[in-house]
Amino acid sequence: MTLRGVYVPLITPFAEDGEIAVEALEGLAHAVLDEGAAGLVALGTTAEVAMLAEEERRAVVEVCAKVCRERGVTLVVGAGGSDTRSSVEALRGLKDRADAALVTVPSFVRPSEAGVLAHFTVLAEQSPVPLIVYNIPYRTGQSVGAATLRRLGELPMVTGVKHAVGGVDQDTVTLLADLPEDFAVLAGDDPFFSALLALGAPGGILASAHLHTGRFVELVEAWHSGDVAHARALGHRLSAMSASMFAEPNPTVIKGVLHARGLIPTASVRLPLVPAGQASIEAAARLL
Ligand SMILES: O=C(O)C1=N[C@H](C(=O)O)C[C@H](O)C1
Repeated sequence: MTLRGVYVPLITPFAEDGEIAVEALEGLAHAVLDEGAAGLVALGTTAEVAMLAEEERRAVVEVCAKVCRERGVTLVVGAGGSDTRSSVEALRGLKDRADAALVTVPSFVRPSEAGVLAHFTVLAEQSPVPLIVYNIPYRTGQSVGAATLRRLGELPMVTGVKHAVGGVDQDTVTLLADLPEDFAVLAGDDPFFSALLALGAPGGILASAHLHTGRFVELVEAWHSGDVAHARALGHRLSAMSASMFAEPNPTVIKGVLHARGLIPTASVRLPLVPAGQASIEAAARLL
């Protein structure tokens, strides 16, 4: 599969009674696709997946799958956990329900890079759908260097990496300079999206692209068509906007802004997240 463009990891909107606001979720899904998103990610970190019950996860995937089918776009679903056996089970459940799975490097266990490679080798052998490795050391506690990422990218069922290392480090530059065939490095840290596009990334999975999705799509086109002056200026603006969205734990600020704009019924998040302060929401809204 070819991954290119902007993929939006949807938030999970909640109604006043605390249940999932299904209509609002469907509305958001259509809205970002109307603005040119290449696909949706269901059950990303942004979806507060850790705080959703199993039947709620199923409901979210159903809504996103329906919209993606109707619109003919890619659906990526977050799956997998900290151990290999249960991750295989979760991936098997995605057969005919997703185009690809977003699978986090096992968190908390800190298995070593050799363990990460062995984990994904098993998943790649057993998964019914292509895998996108989610490399986010500041959440997992496990870093994965360019050499291991390259070896992961050589596994036939591994189609890409969502690269979120909190900056543009040496491993990022080394990896993007020498990629395995058919392996996409997608930006996963919104403020560094423009920088990764400049280094050759084909797109990103970006929570802040809930807002101004079309401008993020425009940024991809600008870098890919070589309109460097426009890409640079737009990239700087979007980077500042994205950084403001992460002033408090994701997705609290995004939910605050979406609620203020009347796009979701509440800004509620589930514990242990607490709603963003008004100052963060207003600061982000000012940059939109
Ligand atoms: O859910 C996601 O996918 C994303 N999560 C990141 C995070 O919360 O750390 C942010 C990124 O924009 C997408």
